Amino acid sequence: MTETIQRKINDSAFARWTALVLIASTMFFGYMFVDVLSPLKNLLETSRGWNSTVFGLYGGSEFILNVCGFLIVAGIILDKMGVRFTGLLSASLMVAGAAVKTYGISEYFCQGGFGFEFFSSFLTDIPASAKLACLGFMIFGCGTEMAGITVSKAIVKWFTGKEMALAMGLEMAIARLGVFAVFSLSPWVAELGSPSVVRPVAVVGVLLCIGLLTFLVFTVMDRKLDRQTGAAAAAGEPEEQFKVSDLRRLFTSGTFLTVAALCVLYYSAIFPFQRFATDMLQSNLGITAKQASDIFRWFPIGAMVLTPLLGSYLDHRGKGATMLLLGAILMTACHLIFALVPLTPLIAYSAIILLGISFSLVPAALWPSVPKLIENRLLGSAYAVIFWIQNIGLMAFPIIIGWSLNVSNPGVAEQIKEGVEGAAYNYTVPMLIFSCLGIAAFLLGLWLKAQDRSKGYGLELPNIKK
Ligand SMILES: NCCCC[C@H](NC(=O)[C@@H](N)CC(=O)O)C(=O)O
Repeated sequence: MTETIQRKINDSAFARWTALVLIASTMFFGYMFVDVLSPLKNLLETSRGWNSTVFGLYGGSEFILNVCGFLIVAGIILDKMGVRFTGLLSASLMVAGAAVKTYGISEYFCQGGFGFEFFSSFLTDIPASAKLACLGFMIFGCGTEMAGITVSKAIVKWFTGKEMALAMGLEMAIARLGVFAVFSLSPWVAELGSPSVVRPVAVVGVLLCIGLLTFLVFTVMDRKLDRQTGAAAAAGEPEEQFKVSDLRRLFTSGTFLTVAALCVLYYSAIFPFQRFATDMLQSNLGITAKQASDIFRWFPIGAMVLTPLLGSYLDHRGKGATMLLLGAILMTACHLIFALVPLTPLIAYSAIILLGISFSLVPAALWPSVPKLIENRLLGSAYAVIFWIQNIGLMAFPIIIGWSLNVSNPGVAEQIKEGVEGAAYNYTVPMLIFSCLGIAAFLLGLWLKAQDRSKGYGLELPNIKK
């Protein structure tokens, strides 16, 4: 019998890297929107009356619906419906959530526009603008997290046996560029004309629509790949279908749960920190939001440069578990510096660079390790469960940090609102909380490395077999 081996679209390097750029663009705009208000905490306090607790609540709101179960459903949808449907759904949710958030902080709404009365009628300590912005951010959060797992599964689909970790690293690098862009643009756009928090949110909201379009183009390429692999399956490679009951497998795998726990500890000290970092630098160094943002924006750039390089290292040389450990050590060192060392711009830049290196090591090693632990048909759900566990931390820690900042700085929020000169927060307690997360992540990393050595999961092995 003669066997014909059909060349698939992802066998073309040009096609698979084009596919990567298309899906990474969706994440690029998504990450821009996630942090569009992060450099504007001070302006939100003075123009919308949000204090640190409200700002923390807003930061955590992105993850509320996901933690309430949406992400698990998203994983099931992904494994049942595939990357095209799930990606388009998630990009549409991002756009819808962004529209609600923009309306929530708009002048029109805040001056008594449609719905203002209702949003002012409950939880009266929280401004109506914050409540509606949180609702929008919750919807957006469903979209962006669903897109995150979809993109991971899409990369595994297009790059298995090829440069998978490099591709994941590049996708994250493009997303980090989005964070750099928004930390550079947001304070600048806010200050064009009379200072406004609405302008940057509206601009990035429009960019999200471009992200939806790039994903649409990707679906055309992905359909072609499916047609080709469908032919391959018919030629003798049937795939076992995903069953919801398989989810039990994930929740009973010790090593998988250890990776998920490490993920929640590590990321809870990164993304929530990112929300407060501008204000922390502004308070510690006595500089403006724009200057603080200009320092902090180098954090995603460090991560952007190194993540693909480390991804490529992992593809060819391995050492994933060691990279996780190193990343946790560097992150702890950075947070301890911010907590305990009197800050100068030089020390701030050095600590930010350390954090950037750490934020390359862990993501570059963590996400490509999941396919080593879990088989492909469960992969969407596996990423969803990790994201779900991670989202619990991402939801809780901005709230904990905002609250701890308020409690450890009595009266400061009022002084800032009244415009008292020199009024600033002391960030020691929040930074110590972040450091403790780093120490716990390091201990789990040690445990994971020992498990890998005794059970042979291959976390230290390269992805590309020679
Ligand atoms: N497809 C990329 C894998 C995840 C990357 C990771 N993002 C997350 O963990 C998100 N759940 C966090 C978020 O959206 O806030 C990252 O390193 O960016």
